[in-house]
Amino acid sequence: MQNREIPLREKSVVFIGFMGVGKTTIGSLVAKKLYRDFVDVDVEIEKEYGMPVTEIFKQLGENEFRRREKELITKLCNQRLNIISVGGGAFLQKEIREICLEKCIVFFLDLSWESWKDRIDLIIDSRPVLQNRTIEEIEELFYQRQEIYALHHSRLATDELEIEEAAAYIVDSIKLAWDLYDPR
Ligand SMILES: Nc1ncnc2c1ncn2[C@@H]1O[C@H](COP(=O)(O)OP(=O)(O)OP(=O)(O)O)[C@@H](O)[C@H]1O
Ligand SMILES: O=C(O)C1=C[C@@H](O)[C@@H](O)[C@H](O)C1
Ligand SMILES: [Mg+2]
Repeated sequence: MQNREIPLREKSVVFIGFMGVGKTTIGSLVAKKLYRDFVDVDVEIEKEYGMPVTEIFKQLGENEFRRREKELITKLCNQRLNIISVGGGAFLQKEIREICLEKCIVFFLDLSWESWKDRIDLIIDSRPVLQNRTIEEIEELFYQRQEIYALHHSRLATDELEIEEAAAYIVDSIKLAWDLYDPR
């Protein structure tokens, strides 16, 4: 259904932020706490093509990945009640930014560069955009990307937070917004 005005309580929640900030980990926990479905756009695309994102980039090219990413996010944003983790580069596309901000609650997970650097070993192998780049180049990309993540409805600084604490904070903040702006 094309829903111009989705009630706040039914809006999907979209997590944005740089690779590795915790969109998948924290997002899936938020979904559990709210009894909603969790959709990880990278994982969905990987399932469809039957290969990891690194291979999709290699074999089909980044443009094909970005095309499918836009199509899928548009479809998900037109549904209700999903908790969605989008890829770190999704907000580079204007159409994706616009539809997410219009139809969903967009949460920016904000991790500092200093904390992010400590996580690099956990993620480097599975993120094609990070490969063959020096740490200085990754730092430059990290700061460049902050401009696109500045477009959000709500932000959480996660440097000092465990995964569980971050998810609990987000759930409380969503419920507060429901009670304030869509009281029942
Ligand atoms: N608050 C946190 N504290 C400590 N570790 C965390 C926290 N959030 C996430 N992590 C860890 O950081 C790694 C990256 O997290 P995750 O895969 O959720 O990031 P992502 O934002 O989904 O990345 P991508 O955009 O590349 O998919 C995981 O190993 C996860 O366990
Ligand atoms: O930041 C990016 O450009 C990307 C992040 C990942 O989540 C994947 O969506 C893909 O590797 C591209
Ligand atoms: Mg992820």
